Amino acid sequence: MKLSRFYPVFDSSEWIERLVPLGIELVQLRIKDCQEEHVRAEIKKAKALCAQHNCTLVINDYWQLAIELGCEWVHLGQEDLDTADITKIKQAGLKIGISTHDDEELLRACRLEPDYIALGPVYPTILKKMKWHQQGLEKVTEWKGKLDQTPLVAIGGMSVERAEGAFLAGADIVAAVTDITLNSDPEARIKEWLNACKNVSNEATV
Ligand SMILES: Cc1ncc(COP(=O)(O)OP(=O)(O)O)c(N)n1
Ligand SMILES: Cc1nc(C(=O)O)sc1CCOP(=O)(O)O
Ligand SMILES: [Mg+2]
Repeated sequence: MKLSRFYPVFDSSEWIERLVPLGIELVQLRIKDCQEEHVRAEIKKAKALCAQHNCTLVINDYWQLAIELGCEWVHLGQEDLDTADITKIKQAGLKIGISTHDDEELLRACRLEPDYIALGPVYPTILKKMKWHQQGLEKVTEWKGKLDQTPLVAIGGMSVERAEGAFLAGADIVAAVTDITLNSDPEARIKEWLNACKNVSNEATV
């Protein structure tokens, strides 16, 4: 399976409906602090939209709903791992992405044999409060050296302008939120992202 180099993360199906048709091939639905019924409805909408546009959908956090609704991917953070049933997720055929921020977390993630590993925040992020300030591109290179075949996602403060540096440092995929959602012209920004990522040689293989 091939994964796109560009991995936008959105907090609603509305963003997916608006931007995925522009050519996004990999997207995450990351909904926080909402009732489960709302999240269920949002996943259903996102799933239909992504199927229509041949885009791989990753569900953040809500692994039970992802199984229930027949999704193909989940993203789990370290806190999510405390309660997630990895065996059940894998038996249901879902692929798994895991966040990491330090060596201990990387070791824990690798033991679970995920389908990608994310490292962040590569640059400072304004999206959420984190105890890690910024990892830097050196850490991206270090992580890439520690991973064998597992694709590496760079996240946190990523922008079109910073993407090339992250790829050169060893990232297989670059994920971004506010560079798109806070842009005055999100559609134009997506086109810039797609352009910046299209010349990166071959796609990450999962
Ligand atoms: C691609 C990607 N990387 C990291 C995260 C962060 O996941 P997590 O640590 O569980 O934090 P929340 O996103 O749940 O706040 C992610 N979602 N996607
Ligand atoms: C959701 C998330 N997880 C991170 C991590 O380091 O695990 S950084 C991050 C926020 C990414 O948003 P932006 O592109 O706006 O900085
Ligand atoms: Mg999480």
